[in-house]
Amino acid sequence: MTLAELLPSIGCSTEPVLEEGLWPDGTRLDGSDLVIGGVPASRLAAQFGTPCQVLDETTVRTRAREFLKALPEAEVVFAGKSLPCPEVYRWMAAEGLSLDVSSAGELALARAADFPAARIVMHGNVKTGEDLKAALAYGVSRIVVDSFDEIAQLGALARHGQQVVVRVTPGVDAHTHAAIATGVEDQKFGFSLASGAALEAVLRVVEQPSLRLVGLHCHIGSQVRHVAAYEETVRRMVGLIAGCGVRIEQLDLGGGFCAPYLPGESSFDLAGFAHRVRVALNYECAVHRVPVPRVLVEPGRSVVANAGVTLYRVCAVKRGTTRTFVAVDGGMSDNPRPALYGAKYAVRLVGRGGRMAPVTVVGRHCEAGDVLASDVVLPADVHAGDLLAVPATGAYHHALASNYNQVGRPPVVAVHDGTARLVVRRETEEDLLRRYV
Ligand SMILES: Cc1ncc(COP(=O)(O)O)c(C=O)c1O
Ligand SMILES: N[C@@H](CCCC[NH3+])C(=O)O
Repeated sequence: MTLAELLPSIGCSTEPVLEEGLWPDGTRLDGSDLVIGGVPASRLAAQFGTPCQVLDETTVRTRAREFLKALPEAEVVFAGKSLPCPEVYRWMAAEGLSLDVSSAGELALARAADFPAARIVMHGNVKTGEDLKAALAYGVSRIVVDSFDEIAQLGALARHGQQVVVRVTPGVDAHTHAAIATGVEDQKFGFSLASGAALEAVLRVVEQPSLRLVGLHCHIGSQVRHVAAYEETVRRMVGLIAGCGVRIEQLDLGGGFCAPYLPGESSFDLAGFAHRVRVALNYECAVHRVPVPRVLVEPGRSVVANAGVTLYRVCAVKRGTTRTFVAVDGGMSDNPRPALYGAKYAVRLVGRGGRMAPVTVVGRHCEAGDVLASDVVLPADVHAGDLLAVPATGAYHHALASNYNQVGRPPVVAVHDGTARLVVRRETEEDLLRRYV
């Protein structure tokens, strides 16, 4: 196979065109510069430094609206863990979405954004006493319980009929990476449907005078491509609703809707999902003679992933024995996803084109596995000082970032209609030193 034949399959195109679906809406090339949200990447890098996580507000809001439009009868709950940031939570509140938080820390961000408590759902397979107390103090409308211990603890702490949802493990394989497959048996999340634990959990909640059961929840995994997995989930969950003999007002189907990371990958079939889930739900409820519950969905990745672009500066180029390593000023501290899930990314050099050659883009951290993108193509003369842009970095990047090697986490810069503003500032050495006693 020639390199030209190989190039489309290894992460980047040789053509001066942008890979469809990967970049924020409206991203365009201006000469060889990349314009995101109306702001040239070269200007963003000069103003905010690198690495820098750029987030296009219009794309985030558009994806949020697409969910509301596709599922007008549902409550759309943004999975706050995918991009924990008060400014993003404000956009979601303004668009009419609800918010899921998984800790007192995420709830603190929601509070900072004045997110209405009536639209907050708290999750987490472990909620400490502090998490539960913070949720009760803010008055979050629903707490999703995930263990018998938690039901007892929440029952003792709560007052005034706290609304509760029971997390169920439906036993559905979503065909995604094992680390993010949460619908199958034999993992830490939820109460197993097959073993009868889910039914037992429903009954335990009902027994607690301070709790009011309003719904059932399930989340089969993340980066899920197949709508059929959700259809099967609906069938199983309605079976449980029918079998438990308790009125269930809400059925939360979780999130997990996939986003494209590489050229040629498609977005989640939202219209297909909405239609097939609606049909399955109405049919199953009719068969079992139970009222149709209100559906909730909890998208995270599919709302923010493709709104984000990370900018890196090339620091060194090393010609290895079989590969060329392009080393940048970030790495697994701002993107551990390749190391965690074998995630693949496309990369584009900003400011220049030319004859392309395969390279491996690596980070600055003390691990051989600190690889951001293997076997991508960049101009053959890539050199120190070049600017690289990596699309599809809006979800679980800021959220998963660490301080490995005492490297400060990058800023998040929101772009919108030609303007750029900091929504998370860069972490400084001073920030890092402040924790040491
Ligand atoms: C309970 C729950 N809801 C929603 C989500 C959001 O998932 P995604 O970002 O894949 O849509 C997650 C994360 O997987 C989750 O654990
Ligand atoms: N952190 C995962 C997603 C986890 C989903 C949360 N339950 C990722 O980056 O793909």
